Amino acid sequence: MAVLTVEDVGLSFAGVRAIDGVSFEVGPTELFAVIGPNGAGKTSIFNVLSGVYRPQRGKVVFLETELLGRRPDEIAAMGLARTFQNVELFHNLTVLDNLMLGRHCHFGYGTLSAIAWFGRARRQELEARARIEDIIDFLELAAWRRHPVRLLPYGIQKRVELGRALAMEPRLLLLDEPVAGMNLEETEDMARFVLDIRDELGIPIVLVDHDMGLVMDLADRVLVLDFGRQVALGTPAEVQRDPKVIEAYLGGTA
Ligand SMILES: Nc1ncnc2c1ncn2[C@@H]1O[C@H](COP(=O)(O)OP(=O)(O)OP(=O)(O)O)[C@@H](O)[C@H]1O
Repeated sequence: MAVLTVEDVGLSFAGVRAIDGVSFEVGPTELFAVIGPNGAGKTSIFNVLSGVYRPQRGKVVFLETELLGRRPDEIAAMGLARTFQNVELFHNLTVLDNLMLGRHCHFGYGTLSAIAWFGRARRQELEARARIEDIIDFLELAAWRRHPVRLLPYGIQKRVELGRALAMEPRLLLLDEPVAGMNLEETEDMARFVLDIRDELGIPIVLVDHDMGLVMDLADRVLVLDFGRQVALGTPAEVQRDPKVIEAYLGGTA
């Protein structure tokens, strides 16, 4: 059964159609990619899924619950975590502290209890620490754990951002251009972690990227958009063979 179902979503801004009748499903262990040229509507789709934009038309069901109309924090608490095109971290805080902040949506204690470091707050804090240590090991961040994020190389900052999304214990992960601006080595590292998240942690992923090579290597299925419309949907091999995709996006290089 699908984790996410997007049905005939339509979103316009003052007459500009950002998304025009897009429908797709993401399976429970699927790595699903959305590609398309600038302005195709990729970021708009992510903003709809995470509750930032409210489309005028359509339906989005996440784990059997309708998402449209819910606030971004409610959607995050339901288990839908995202990373951003630009690194969005607390740059003066350490790696450890940034990851701990990713868990705050799981904390169910009040301020007084937290101040007193008592009972439930203490137990949850200890559990959170153990979970964060697992993520630090998984993403090979141990060497940087006490470093302020601003001092880290860009590729490591992106990895910390991924770690913060994992700290939310997501049921679905949205990755917005996870390798944008990375060098080859950083890209290869990130690709390996993305695959490990699907294969070892069993978390389904929706990924948006311009890097056609990366998407074709990693994704189970690919949705191709242009001007907000769905041009093709299928496995990387099917999409690469699709004459509409070749003509419109790959410039005949497929
Ligand atoms: N907040 C907004 N207000 C007005 N127009 C918007 C807004 N967000 C997106 N758009 C428009 O919707 C269309 C799709 O934009 P979107 O950013 O989703 O595309 P994209 O595929 O993510 O592009 P890029 O690869 O450049 O990030 C564009 O025409 C864009 O100008």
